[in-house]
Amino acid sequence: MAAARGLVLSRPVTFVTGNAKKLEEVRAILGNSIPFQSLKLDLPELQGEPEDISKEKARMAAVQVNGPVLVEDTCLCFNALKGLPGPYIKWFLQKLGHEGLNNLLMAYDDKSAYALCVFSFAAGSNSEPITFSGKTPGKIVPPRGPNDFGWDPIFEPDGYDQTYAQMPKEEKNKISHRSKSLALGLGFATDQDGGVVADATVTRERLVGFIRGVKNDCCSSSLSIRVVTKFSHRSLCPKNRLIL
Ligand SMILES: O=P(O)(O)OP(=O)(O)OP(=O)(O)OC[C@H]1O[C@@H](n2cnc3c(O)ncnc32)[C@H](O)[C@@H]1O
Ligand SMILES: [Mg+2]
Repeated sequence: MAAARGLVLSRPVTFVTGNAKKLEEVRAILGNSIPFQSLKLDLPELQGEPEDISKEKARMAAVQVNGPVLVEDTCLCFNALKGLPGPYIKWFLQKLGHEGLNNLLMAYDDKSAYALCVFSFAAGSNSEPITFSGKTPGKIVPPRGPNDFGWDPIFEPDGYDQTYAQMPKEEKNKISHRSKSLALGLGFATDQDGGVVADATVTRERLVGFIRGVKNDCCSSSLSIRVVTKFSHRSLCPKNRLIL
């Protein structure tokens, strides 16, 4: 087993979300490369900046789970509206629907938008969460394709003539805000004693092109976690919780 360096996780990571479709995508993106369990919980959400909302979700999730957690918050941001609805997209979608979201942009020529996904990882209930953001630019269009996941039918990513909803799932997962955030932020790997699926190769390969900064290997006898971020070592380690 690799020598234990840095953070020791006593339990496997739990991805906490109330959204089954997010979970489905995260499972598809990570495949067998990263072991995690999931918990269906609809966490209360603050108002504010996406990163703060995501971090606060992670803090609350870590308290409820009493262990390491991963959460994410997704935004749909219209450039003509200076980033709104942003983190409030869930409520806008619920109240206005796809047509209403299109109508919000009626007065503007600029239909451009971006999908933003902010993952937060908290090692435990007393840990400061780390966030990772992924963004996919595109535009808002009248709905096309199956209506089975949120605003997918009205978001057409740049470089494609299909909406997210029309694209095969594998294609969406290759370019989505969610996969970019995961690729930028986190790779988990089991150690030899973990007893869980241990194939970190795919994740490492996927990450290689994105890595800009620090790599931390954090191991315990039951699980090792590799945290790779674009942030500096110092910004990741306010209390030396993650040590190289
Ligand atoms: O429990 P959590 O993880 O918070 O799940 P949620 O459904 O409440 O999700 P958010 O708070 O992040 O709100 C984002 C809204 O955008 C929707 N959404 C999230 N990811 C999406 C994606 O990739 N494509 C389309 N819609 C998406 C989602 O259904 C929500 O309506
Ligand atoms: Mg939510």
